[in-house]
Amino acid sequence: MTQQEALIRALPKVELHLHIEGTLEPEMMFELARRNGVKLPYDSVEAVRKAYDFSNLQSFLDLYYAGAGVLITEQDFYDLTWAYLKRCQADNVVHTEIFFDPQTHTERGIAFETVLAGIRRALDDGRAQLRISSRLIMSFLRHLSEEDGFRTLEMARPHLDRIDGVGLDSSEVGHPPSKFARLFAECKALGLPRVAHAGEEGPPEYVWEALDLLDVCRIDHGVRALEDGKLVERLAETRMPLTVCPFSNVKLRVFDKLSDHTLRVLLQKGLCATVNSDDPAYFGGYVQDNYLGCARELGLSGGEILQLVKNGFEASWLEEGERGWWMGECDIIAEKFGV
Ligand code: HPA
Ligand SMILES: [Zn+2]
Repeated sequence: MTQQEALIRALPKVELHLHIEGTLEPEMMFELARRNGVKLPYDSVEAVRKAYDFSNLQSFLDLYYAGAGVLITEQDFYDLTWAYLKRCQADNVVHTEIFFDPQTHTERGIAFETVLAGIRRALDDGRAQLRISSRLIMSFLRHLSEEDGFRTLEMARPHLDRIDGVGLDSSEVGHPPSKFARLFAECKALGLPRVAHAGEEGPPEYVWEALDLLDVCRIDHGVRALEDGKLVERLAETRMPLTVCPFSNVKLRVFDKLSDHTLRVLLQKGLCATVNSDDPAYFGGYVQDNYLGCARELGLSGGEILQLVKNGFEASWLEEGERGWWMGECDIIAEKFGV
């Protein structure tokens, strides 16, 4: 094991960009399909894995929404979330802020409460039994209308004590943040922190819109911000976090290969870049795998690894005292590695 690899494994980590529906491993997809009597268009786990050869975001989303069709009962959502939390434990992920997409399920006739109850119960058990803290972010699907988003917010209204913030995901190009300005203003009035996917496939203008029209506190992905010097300055000055997902960017062809990824450039520009897995069951690895892959393919130094991990804590919604405590822990561990 290289020093870099040992450091990554030893450091406590957070994850800030993770779609819980994107943790559905093919094995669980088959198990839930069997349990619920759902017919899958694949005859084996291998056939499913073979289909995970994407040409862009949309080609992935088509499979991702189809896969989610096996999730029916509260226990399904619990089992999905619990399996992810066990993986966090194995990877020394101590805090996670996960997205769920209620519209993916309510559109199929699954009750909002069923989805929320299953995920929430697993997160509560994760805190009690695994000592993993978490936040839950309700993400609106941007290919649907703003009115549909408002209807979803109405479903969520009685449960806002169990939802920590809102996000915006799905097909980016053609669905700019401005489409959801009124919905996000309403979420802000309700006191919900806001994040949005922007600058994954969409242009830097979408990142500006997320900042200025949605008043977000993080940008999900944001890698295309590098095309706009003024935007980079704004992001650096405000330490606006970017939740970067390296494996996702390669699988969805934002970059040809991991060694082409601009993660290090983001750091060099003083941006609060963080490392995340996005949809690990579809993109070939969980958050620690993303760190390990980047360290190997980009030749990250110990100092850069430490910075990325600490950026994650800085960008999290943990209490300020907790953030500081974990960052101190990171420094102590890194020092043992001579970083
Ligand atoms: O990477 C993503 N981008 C947009 N929408 C998504 N929904 C799941 N993953 C993604
Ligand atoms: Zn995402």
